[in-house]
Amino acid sequence: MIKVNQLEKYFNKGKNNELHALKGVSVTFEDKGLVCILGESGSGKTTLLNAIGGLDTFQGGSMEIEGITLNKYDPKAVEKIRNDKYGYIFQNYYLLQDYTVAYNVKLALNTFDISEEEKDERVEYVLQKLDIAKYKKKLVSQLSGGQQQRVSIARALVKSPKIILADEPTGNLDEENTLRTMSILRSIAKDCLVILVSHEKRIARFFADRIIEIADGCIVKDYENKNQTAYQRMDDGNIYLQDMECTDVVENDKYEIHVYEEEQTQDKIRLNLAWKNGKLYIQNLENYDVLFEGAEAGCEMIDDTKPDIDMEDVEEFEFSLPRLKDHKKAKLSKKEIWKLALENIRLMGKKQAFIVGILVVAAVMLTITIANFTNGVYYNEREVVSEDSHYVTVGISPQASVDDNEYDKAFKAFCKKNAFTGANSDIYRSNGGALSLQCDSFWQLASSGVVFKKFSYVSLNEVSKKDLIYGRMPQKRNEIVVDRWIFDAFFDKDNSYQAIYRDVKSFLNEHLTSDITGDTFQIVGISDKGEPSIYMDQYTAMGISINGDKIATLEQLQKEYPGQYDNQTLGDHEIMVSKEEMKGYKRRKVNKVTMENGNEYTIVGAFPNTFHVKYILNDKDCQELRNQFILTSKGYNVYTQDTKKTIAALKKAAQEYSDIFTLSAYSPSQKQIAHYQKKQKERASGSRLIMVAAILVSLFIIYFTIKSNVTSRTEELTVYRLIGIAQGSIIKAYLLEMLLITSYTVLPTVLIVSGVIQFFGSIPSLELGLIFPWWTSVALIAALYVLNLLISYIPVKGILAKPPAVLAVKE
Ligand SMILES: Nc1ncnc2c1ncn2[C@@H]1O[C@H](COP(=O)(O)OP(=O)(O)OP(=O)(O)O)[C@@H](O)[C@H]1O
Repeated sequence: MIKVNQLEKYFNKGKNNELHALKGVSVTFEDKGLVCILGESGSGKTTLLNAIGGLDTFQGGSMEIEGITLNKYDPKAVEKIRNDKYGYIFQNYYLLQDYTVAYNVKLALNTFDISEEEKDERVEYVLQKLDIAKYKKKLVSQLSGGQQQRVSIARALVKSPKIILADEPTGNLDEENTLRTMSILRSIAKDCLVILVSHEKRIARFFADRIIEIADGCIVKDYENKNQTAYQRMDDGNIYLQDMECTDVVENDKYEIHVYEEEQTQDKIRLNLAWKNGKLYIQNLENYDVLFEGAEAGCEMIDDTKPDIDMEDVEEFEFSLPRLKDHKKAKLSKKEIWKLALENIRLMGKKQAFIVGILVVAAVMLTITIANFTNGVYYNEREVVSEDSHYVTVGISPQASVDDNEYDKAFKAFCKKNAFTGANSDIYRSNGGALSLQCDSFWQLASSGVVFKKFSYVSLNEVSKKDLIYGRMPQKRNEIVVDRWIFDAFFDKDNSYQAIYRDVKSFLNEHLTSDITGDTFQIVGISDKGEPSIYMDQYTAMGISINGDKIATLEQLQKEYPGQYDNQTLGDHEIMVSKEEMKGYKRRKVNKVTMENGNEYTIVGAFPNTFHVKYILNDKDCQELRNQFILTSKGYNVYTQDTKKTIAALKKAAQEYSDIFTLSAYSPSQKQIAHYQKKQKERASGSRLIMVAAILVSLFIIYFTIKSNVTSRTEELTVYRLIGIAQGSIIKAYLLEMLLITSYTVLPTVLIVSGVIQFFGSIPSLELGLIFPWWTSVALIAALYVLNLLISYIPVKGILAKPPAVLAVKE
């Protein structure tokens, strides 16, 4: 039972074009019968039906539908009522045109918790009853209007609702189908309430049990339709002579002419009749058309009255399907959501090919653009950096018009305070020299010239056992530790050696020779400090850096020849030379060595020629050498744990000498990075505009494709809404659909394109310098998923937020 109480409905309330469409309508509908709301066009019939049917909002009054009271339009509550209680039949059918008849009908059962078999049985039953079972597998679009309306009736009946709402259901049908549809509705009305909206009096008066006449938003008449009139078919175009007036008869022996007129004609009928060769010729002397009855005129002349259709003639329609149990919510189950999404994808057909194509192209464009972008921002550190990140390089330059002496003095004073005192001011770092691999393990490669150039020398003091991944700490002068970075960088550049040096570990115990001193070092340890560094004794590195002299300390000699030099001492400015050299000095009767720094050292001993060094000095003299070198070269390096702090401290210390020199202090590794980035930026600056444009174009393409896909499916969404599927379920199905489409378009495309980029980027000989970190692809994929879902969500939500009646605007 439905009770409508003082219902008010306005369109465009508060605006200039406000329209008061329902003016305090009160009406009650019993549980059974065919009630026809009759009225002229624009009188408010559909508005009333939509309000009752929960398809549109109302502004005043209340309704009670099967015990549920609605004081205002409540989308959630009406969703459930729509689903449980109502079946709808519309003038425009509102069927999913590209889906089969069975699918459309079954859709109405999706929210009900019954088995698939039961659903199929119910669908089969209604289709049989409505005589359309043979079209079950046909697409709705292939059916005629009458057949489509029967499908829509089947959809309304399949859940056996208590109330059927039918808005001009015969509006688009011919007479034959109008009769059929109305007789079905009439038969159904024996067991349930059918509310029919129509403007055709003859339909209302013939089929309805009760007629509610409405005019200008008010009920003007409400009565039982007891004197159901006979129904005259409108499509019967025959001329029934007995319904017309015989106005004249011209009769004599030869002619008998009867003249019938529906309306009196003022014109005179003037014909010439000529009989010749057994045929009658008629000449029309006036302007009217002369037609001969039969096929040509499309009608016959029948000497009878026009036949009426009586209730007994109306086709009986037997229908009995058990009512379905009310459910808690109009939601679809997870399974149904999946089914809906998959079915939608399957049926997208050509349109889907278009969307897939667009998404793939956009994903390719985006991936390439992002790769290009990351290339400018990110870099392969091993390729760009060749300096230990702990180093700060210090240099000075004189102020204009400063005297050389004053300049030297000031720098000396500065160094005394800041450079000579600390243990971490080194002269070495990298001297541009190279180390060649001896390839002892693989003699075949000995002449292949594997040379390491990009590295820093770092004092052994800065590496400890815990930093080693392979080998041990050096014990002798010529033993060194090499960081794995150097080998990784080597493999990056030319992985053909990977067949021989399979991994970093295979470099252990190999020898490296300095091209400056000829000193040969054995790799006894491999560290993993993430630095391009070779760790060796500080004075050995100093020897390479200063002037190519091989310098050693007494301690190193003692370690090399255990027990042999334990009693040997070295005072300040005392030196040891090799036995070979000693011979020369003795021959020349010289016992002093003048080194390149101008200092003189007294020869106090000799060491075996097998200890391949040139001089042995004590620690203090080694340091003096280092200091002198700092002073002459006007620069040095500091190994520090905090480069920023060190740079700031040095600059502050140099302020005292700002009149004489300016000091520059920088991290060489950071400088290399900055330089690389600047170069990349310069390289990319031209293409940046293109990149931004490509990103924007791709995003626009994606946006419009997805949005137009959704909006082109408004009708489909309207159907879901009209049959009462919950908003949330429709949105979920749409999002799932987009999720799936994205998964087989964007996901593989980005992965493949980034894989291709990675692959070409990893071929050193191509020197593309392409970098595409894996997380960039992951971020891009995630961003595209979010974007696609969001673009789908917003329009769907926008469409579904409207009351169904606003979506289902009558054509
Ligand atoms: N969405 C709308 N916005 C503004 N006015 C509307 C809207 N829908 C209907 N109207 C107006 O409300 C009045 C009642 O319309 P309604 O559709 O209920 O009439 P009807 O009796 O069903 O007419 P018809 O038989 O032509 O469909 C009409 O004047 C119509 O122009």
